[in-house]
Amino acid sequence: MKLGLGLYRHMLTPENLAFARQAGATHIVGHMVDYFRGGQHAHAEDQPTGTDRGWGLAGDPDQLWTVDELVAIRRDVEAAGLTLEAIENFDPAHWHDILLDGPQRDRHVENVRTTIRRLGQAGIPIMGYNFSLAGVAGRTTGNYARGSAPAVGMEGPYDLPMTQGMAWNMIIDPTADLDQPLPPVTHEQLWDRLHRFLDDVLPVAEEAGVKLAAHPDDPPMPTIRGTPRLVYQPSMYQRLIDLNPSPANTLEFCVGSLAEMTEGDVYEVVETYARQNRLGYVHLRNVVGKVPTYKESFIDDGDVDVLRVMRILHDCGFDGVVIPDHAPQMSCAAPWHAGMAYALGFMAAGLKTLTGANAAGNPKS
Ligand SMILES: O=C(O)[C@@H](O)[C@@H](O)[C@H](O)[C@H](O)CO
Repeated sequence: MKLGLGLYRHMLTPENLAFARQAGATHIVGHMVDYFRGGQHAHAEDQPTGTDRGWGLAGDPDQLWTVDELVAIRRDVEAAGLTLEAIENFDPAHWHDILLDGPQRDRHVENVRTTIRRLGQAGIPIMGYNFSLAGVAGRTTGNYARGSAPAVGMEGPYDLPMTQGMAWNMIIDPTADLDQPLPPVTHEQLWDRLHRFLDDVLPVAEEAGVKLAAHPDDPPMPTIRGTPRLVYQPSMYQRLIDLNPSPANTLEFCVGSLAEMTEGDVYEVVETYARQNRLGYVHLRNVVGKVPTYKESFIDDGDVDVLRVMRILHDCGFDGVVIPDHAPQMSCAAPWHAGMAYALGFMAAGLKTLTGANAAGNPKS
């Protein structure tokens, strides 16, 4: 098992890469989508929570990520002594009609195929995604964590109808009537869309040597903004895996989201999926409570025994990357960095107890 750090697009800087390396990470998960586009957020290092109009403006529908920009990011990461393990999340501008089953679906399938081929050419082995209409919506922020540290949570269901012009909690068409609700969609219709997506894209992923890794619903509610969710209980991940037997059909296994689900024992869940060898990479964070009211917490201070989770992953032979995902912000001049350094230090100690080596593989430390 390897230690990694996730960085939003604007945070993929030499300084943050050096920070990751110093904190013991060996791998990076990078985001290409600028979730904060449109300037709605004062604190862009926080996880995006956004407004009823979503996080921000999706990217340029006609401009896919190029091989050159992907290679440039990989080289920057490598220059800092790290490995680029994955890109997390497609740009809603490039694939919204796959989610919405809209008129541009065929073009968007080609967009995703092209993007995956380019990741392969750029030597990036995993593409994380989240198949969801409303996306990561309905989260709140507050001084929820130990010592009143700012963190993310949920304070009740969020079913304000989703509108036209939005997908995956971003604005895909600012000219659309943003008060006009989206036509109703059922859970089964959305499962069918996911099934078609996987069948259309996984053969290309296999050819390109890239794994697709599915994030569960965040937050894991049966509906958000009146739209169905797919993986909001642990057993629903099995349905996703069983849709297509390709080895490229893997999971962006978010232990925090799994712990927020109302069913299942998180340790049994980790073991079930780790044993199937289907984990692309792992998001590890702690949480108090379950949907619809939970609060994220410091990694050593929530409902989950994170060290026990790490031991199960290790014992099941998981040799991929584990990242802290989110962490509460700490009171100091660099709140995000301090929060992440705390989480990474804890995880590095966990790795050391499991393997006898530090996160960088050095047995002497
Ligand atoms: O704010 C974030 O970075 C997260 O909430 C992500 O873990 C998010 O859930 C995933 O990127 C969805 O694919």
